Amino acid sequence: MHEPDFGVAGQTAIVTGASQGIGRAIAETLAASGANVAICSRSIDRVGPVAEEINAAEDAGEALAVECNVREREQVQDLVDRTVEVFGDIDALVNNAGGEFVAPFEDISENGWNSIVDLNLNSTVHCTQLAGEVMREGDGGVIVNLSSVNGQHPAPNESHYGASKAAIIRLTETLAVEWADDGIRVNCVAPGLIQTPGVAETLGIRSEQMPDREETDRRIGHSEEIADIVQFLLSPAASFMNGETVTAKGVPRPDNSFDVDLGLE
Ligand SMILES: CCCCCCCCCCC/C=C/C(=O)SCCNC(=O)CCNC(=O)[C@H](O)C(C)(C)COP(=O)(O)OP(=O)(O)OC[C@H]1O[C@@H](n2cnc3c(N)ncnc32)[C@H](O)[C@@H]1OP(=O)(O)O
Ligand SMILES: NC(=O)C1=CN([C@@H]2O[C@H](COP(=O)(O)OP(=O)(O)OC[C@H]3O[C@@H](n4cnc5c(N)ncnc54)[C@H](OP(=O)(O)O)[C@@H]3O)[C@@H](O)[C@H]2O)C=CC1
Repeated sequence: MHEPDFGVAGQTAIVTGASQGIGRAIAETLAASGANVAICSRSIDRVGPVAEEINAAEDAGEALAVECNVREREQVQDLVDRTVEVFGDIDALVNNAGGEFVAPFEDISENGWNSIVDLNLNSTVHCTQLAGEVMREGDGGVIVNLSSVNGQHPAPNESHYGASKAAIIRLTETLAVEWADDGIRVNCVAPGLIQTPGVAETLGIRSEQMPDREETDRRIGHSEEIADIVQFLLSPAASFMNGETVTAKGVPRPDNSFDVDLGLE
């Protein structure tokens, strides 16, 4: 009888942007399943406690916290070097760090546009090239990129974000082809609206407005629901998936409304 293998135990995974939100849930999920995780954010004061919590858990993998702004290539190189130094190799990379501000296209300055493309797309390039080098020189690996439904469909006031997230999908597809012979799979997740501190800050959605996980069918998603998909994509169960984008957006209404007041204008 065939038993599916959804496990990641023993893998070493880099997860960027893991001090909160989806990245934190991914790191905690992978570690709880026995993976060692190298996690980063721009502040060791914010990502350090996440590593401490993981390291305090029994039967979990180990965590290494690194202060790293993924927009800075030299800092990404340091993250990669420290991961190899501590854990010996890199099996998986989750390009999660990302963000946006909401503004009409005509109001986005050159610097504003570049900051979002830098944060979402160029950071993914830095991490993928530098961690990918280790994977290609070794036994290969698995990469999961965080796109967004806004990279698949247009949304007003998100031109910079949508363009950067659409580019991540095409980068995923291209690398899946280019690096297939190096034993590297590259896939993507495109979440719909997920309850995170970043969304609260950007869209003004307060956590107390959110329904519980199973309260409604037209709800906002939870970070753990994205983390579960990432673990699947990293696991042997997804061994025949390469260059794909998995969309996770629940059951949206035609007008994109939810069973919660988003408190937006
Ligand atoms: C509503 C219902 C919809 C339902 C459909 C669901 C679809 C799913 C939608 C999912 C959307 C979620 C997306 C996410 O990514 S969630 C994670 C969000 N987290 C964050 O975005 C973090 C919060 N944001 C930030 O930390 C920063 O804004 C950011 C990192 C994005 C930029 O930081 P940076 O340090 O680079 O920025 P600066 O402050 O130095 O500014 C750089 C230039 O950008 C200009 N700027 C900044 N904010 C704005 C703004 N609000 N409007 C216009 N321009 C802005 C800033 O002025 C600088 O440019 P100049 O130098 O020219 O002034
Ligand atoms: N939440 C949502 O509805 C959706 C989110 N996504 C994508 O999922 C990913 C995670 O989103 P979410 O959890 O909501 O975001 P949050 O804003 O809640 O968290 C972002 C994380 O990234 C870190 N981070 C931000 N900038 C950098 C940087 N330059 N270098 C390193 N780390 C950084 C932050 O840590 P610190 O501040 O400590 O540096 C934080 O840990 C993003 O790519 C986002 O675009 C996609 C679709 C929907």
